[in-house]
Amino acid sequence: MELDKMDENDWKYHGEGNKSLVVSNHARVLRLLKYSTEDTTEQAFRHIQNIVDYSQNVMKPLLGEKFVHNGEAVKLPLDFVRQLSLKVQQERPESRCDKVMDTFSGCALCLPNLTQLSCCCSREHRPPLCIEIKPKCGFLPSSRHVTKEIKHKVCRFCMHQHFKVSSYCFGKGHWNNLLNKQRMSLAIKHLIEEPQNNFKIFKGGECIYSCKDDADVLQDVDELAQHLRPYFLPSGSLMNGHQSSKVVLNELIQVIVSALLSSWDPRKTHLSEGRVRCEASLLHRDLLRNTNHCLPKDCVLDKILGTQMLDSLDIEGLNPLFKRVEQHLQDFPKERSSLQIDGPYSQSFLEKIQNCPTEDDGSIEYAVGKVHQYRVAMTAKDCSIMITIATCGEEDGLDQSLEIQPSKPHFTYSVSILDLDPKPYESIPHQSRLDSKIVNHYLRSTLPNNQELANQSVFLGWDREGEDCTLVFHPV
Ligand SMILES: O=P(O)(O)O[C@@H]1[C@@H](OP(=O)(O)O)[C@H](OP(=O)(O)O)[C@H](O)[C@H](OP(=O)(O)O)[C@H]1OP(=O)(O)O
Ligand SMILES: Nc1ncnc2c1ncn2[C@@H]1O[C@H](COP(=O)(O)OP(=O)(O)OP(=O)(O)O)[C@@H](O)[C@H]1O
Repeated sequence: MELDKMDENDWKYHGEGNKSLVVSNHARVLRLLKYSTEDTTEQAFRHIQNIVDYSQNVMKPLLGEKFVHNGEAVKLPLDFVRQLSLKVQQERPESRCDKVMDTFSGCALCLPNLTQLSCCCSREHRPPLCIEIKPKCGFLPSSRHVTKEIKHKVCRFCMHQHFKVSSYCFGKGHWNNLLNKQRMSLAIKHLIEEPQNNFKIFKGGECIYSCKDDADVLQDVDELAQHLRPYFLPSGSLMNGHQSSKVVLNELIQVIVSALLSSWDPRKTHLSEGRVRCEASLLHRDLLRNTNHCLPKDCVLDKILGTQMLDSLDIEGLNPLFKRVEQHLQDFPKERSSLQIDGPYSQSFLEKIQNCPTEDDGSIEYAVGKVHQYRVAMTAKDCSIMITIATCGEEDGLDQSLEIQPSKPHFTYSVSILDLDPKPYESIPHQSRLDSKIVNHYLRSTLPNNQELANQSVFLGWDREGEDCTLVFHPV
């Protein structure tokens, strides 16, 4: 990419979240942050470089080399950024327009366009399909610091949804709690039927299925099936419209499940029986009771879950340690940098996480290690997964090929994790207050009567080495 020859006409609006707006060309995306214009260019560049360092040195070792693309901080011509901002404005969903993209610093994060496959081998030249899912966290905490019994019964995610409904900020569906292929498939089926803001599907890099707020995006499952038909049905198929829609959607679901559970070593599978589950997941209680729970080791879900579980103390156990760090920083302000409170996100930051004592020995090292672990877990609880697939012939000899059934076409695929930004140290007191509000609200208003919300949810969950966990696929 020649930075001095950037032309806004080569880039198009791709999507956005709370913190950033993304534009794409075929091979790359530029992720431009939405944040304070008070920052100087140097601060803005540092901020983006921090994101790159954090992805590369902290999240990549934890989540796996093959899933994480850290990207590169770039400095773009200001004129290009301003023109780009004008160009994309009309494409932005209204709900995101309360924030503006940074047009002052010219700094951005350049990443591979994960909706495309870098080695697209498809002989039939069908554009790749990409499915994006945001897995949230809903495992029940086992920390002895938890004071409210309800937190051992209902996951924080479910309680948060109740809180959001009451705060009028709930506009999206969600799915949580995942066990085995059968339940995962069922959950994905529900997601497709009612996408709300749960997931997105891209074809050839274009978003073709998403939440209502995204303009020009399909809402009709049959239309989606039309898009998918060439990938999953032989060209001469005589099946009628409705039948073929069902078949192609089922095939899509199988591909998604296979990619999510794919592991380098299929022999390594966690098999265990569950103990306690989120009580809000009423929808599939019978299914939960009657299934074996397995999650292949090293699959993307296992990696994300393992990182989410670095939040081992719960915010209730973490908050006193945060206060210990604050007190220490007041007494020894110069230690802020050696303790790496605001980074740099280097190898030694990761070591502080990995070498944190297992028991509280009263040290500042323990407190800082736990605070860093909590922040990393928060990042893993807010990331997204992108599964990109393309059809290929058996003769293509790919490293990663998904075989649904031997007679069906093979797919080559890649699985990536995105949105791996550091969560601010300063947000911990807010998280603590929010936790109390969420739990109190749930106890006050919804316990006797929470059937309705629970029924809207699709719960997916699993166990990991005997621990009861839930991973929640949530709005993207
Ligand atoms: O708090 P949550 O669980 O609702 O997560 C927020 C996300 O909401 P979601 O529930 O995924 O729709 C929220 O996503 P949306 O704006 O809803 O797309 C952000 O990702 C937010 O992170 P940040 O403050 O931008 O760093 C997320 O906040 P934190 O991860 O900082 O808590
Ligand atoms: N490397 C990429 N390749 C393709 N699409 C991407 C890439 N990075 C981001 N996107 C798209 O842009 C959207 C917004 O990006 P991202 O999730 O990083 O924003 P965010 O503001 O950090 O989100 P959040 O609201 O979770 O904080 C994503 O949902 C995804 O569809």
